[in-house]
Amino acid sequence: MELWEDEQTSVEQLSQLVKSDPALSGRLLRLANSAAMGTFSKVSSIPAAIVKVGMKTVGQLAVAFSLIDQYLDDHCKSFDYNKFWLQCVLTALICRGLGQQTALAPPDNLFSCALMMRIGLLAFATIYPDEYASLLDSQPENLTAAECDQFGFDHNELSLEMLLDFGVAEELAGPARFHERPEASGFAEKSPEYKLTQLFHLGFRLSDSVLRVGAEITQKRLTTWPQVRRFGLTAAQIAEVLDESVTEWEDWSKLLRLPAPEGRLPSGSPGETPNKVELKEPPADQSRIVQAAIDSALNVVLMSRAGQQHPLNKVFGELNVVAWVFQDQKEMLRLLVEMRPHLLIMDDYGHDELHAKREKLCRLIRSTEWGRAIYIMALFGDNERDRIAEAFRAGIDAAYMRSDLSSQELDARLDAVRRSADAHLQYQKDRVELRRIANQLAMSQRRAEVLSLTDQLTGLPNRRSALDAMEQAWHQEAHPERPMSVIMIDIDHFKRINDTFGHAAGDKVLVDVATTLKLDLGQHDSVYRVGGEEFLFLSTSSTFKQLVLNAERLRRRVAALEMSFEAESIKVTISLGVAQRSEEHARFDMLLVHADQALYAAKAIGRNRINVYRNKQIIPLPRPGEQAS
Ligand SMILES: Nc1nc2c(ncn2[C@@H]2O[C@H](COP(=O)(O)OP(=O)(O)OP(=O)(O)O)[C@@H](O)[C@H]2O)c(=O)[nH]1
Repeated sequence: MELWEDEQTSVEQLSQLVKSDPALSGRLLRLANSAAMGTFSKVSSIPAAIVKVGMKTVGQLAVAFSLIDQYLDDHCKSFDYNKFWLQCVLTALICRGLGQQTALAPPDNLFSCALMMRIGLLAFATIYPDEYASLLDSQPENLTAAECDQFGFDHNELSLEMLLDFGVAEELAGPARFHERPEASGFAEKSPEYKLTQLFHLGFRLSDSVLRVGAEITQKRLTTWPQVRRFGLTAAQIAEVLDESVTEWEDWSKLLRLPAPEGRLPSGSPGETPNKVELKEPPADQSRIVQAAIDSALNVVLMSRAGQQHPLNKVFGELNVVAWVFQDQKEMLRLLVEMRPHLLIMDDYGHDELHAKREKLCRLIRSTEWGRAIYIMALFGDNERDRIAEAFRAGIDAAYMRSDLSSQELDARLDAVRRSADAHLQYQKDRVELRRIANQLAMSQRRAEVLSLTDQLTGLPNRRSALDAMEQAWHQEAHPERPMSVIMIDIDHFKRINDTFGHAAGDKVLVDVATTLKLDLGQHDSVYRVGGEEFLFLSTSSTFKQLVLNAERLRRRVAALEMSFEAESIKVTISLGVAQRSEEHARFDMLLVHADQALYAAKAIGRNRINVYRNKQIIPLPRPGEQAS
């Protein structure tokens, strides 16, 4: 707020402040990328977002949201909010540092994406405080699996949705989604996405180790980390990034007012004793004032040139009300945000030299969400009467002539302030509850959507999802040699499996086959369960040769599967029909029809085979070792 008010504040200073809050950063990016902001080009960095949105709006957004969020945290008893924020900031700083060393993406964009890439955790804790607390208390071995069971999706999926919603570019958000388990990403090794996933993963692992009590990250130790070896920088370079990031982190933690965690820094050279991370608390006097303000029943801030000597201060003492008296407007402003007093008394409101400043301050307070809750009284000297109307327009609630004030009257006025404060508190509570309910509804709806698009047995996306994906891919421009293609896959003689081993065994076979089909999926490939024992492999960027090789790989893998059910060993094979988009396909469903025709021809000639639809012909592919017909 202070930065915002200061006309000298630079975009850089403001972006430093905004970056300290993942939720605010997200909102700012969303605003910058919203339709209301016009242009089509997306912004992914905080400084660019500030320039686009304008410093004034950012200031309002910052103050309003940071305070609203105060109401929303702390609900989930088992969620460590401090650790969450600390880790978000440290990860973001490390990722930015790694970005500076590698030029994989603009460092500021890496910062904002990494800052928010775990925001799904916060969303779960905020929207399902009790359910999520029980889930965390049960200490599940696999948190993401437990989240999926309970909510239908996990925090990484949720973070991805939120990042995309905030307008973070998919090229960054996609890799960030796999920062916990890069091996699950399926990105081709050496691809830019793969490298970014490794960067986010390394940032996350490093911050995690720093935050873990007693974790010592020496440069020597870093050389043993597989993530470090894989990343392509030397351990010394990474130790340097980490060192700088942790130092900067101390400044960030001051902005966030977070308590210092127990942690350790990397040392500059092998064998050195690592430094201790020391995060400084806010100055003692400041935290004391804020705490006292929170504890007090009615918080009053009095701003006056007279300072402690102001006659009202004595009256407040008699009325047993704690009042904080400030002479300096800037100093008062700094604490106002944290104290959120019920009553602000601005003395000397009509004073010739002060009145423009008082008015500006009043408008500033009123433009924020929290500032609307403060009851503002303005005191005027007898010759300042003509400024009262303007003061009301700027947002004051009551005006008094200084000469009229008596302690009885002030006492009665304080009752009015109390009533107004109570009403506002109730309004805030209701509003927070409404937001929670609205968020819960949105999440339930999203969960229902996810469920309706997922096959419950195998966890694969279902037929509806396949059709959606095909339709979307159909309208995207593709590389002329890598058009969209499909492989229809059907388990051979599946009915026999059910009949011989029972339905449960059949289910297990379906799950095992699905798992096999999902293995090593390329970045542009996906697999769906589209019928009982039918699957669809969709590729949006394969050459014809790659497609056929993929089909053969799938056929071979399934045939080699060693499955067992209650001590019975089960073997299955699949038949496959391949079709690639060409000029003869006017609609995407025609591609499916052709793949289906090829599949059924493969069944007809003996199963465990691949047939290809090409140029209006169905061509059987020989199995390795067979002669082409
Ligand atoms: N266990 C189990 N069986 C299913 C499921 N969905 C469909 N099925 C069974 O899958 C079988 C499909 O049989 P068919 O369509 O006759 O085909 P098939 O036996 O695989 O023979 P071909 O396709 O000609 O090789 C039916 O018996 C269905 O009951 C399921 O979710 N679980």
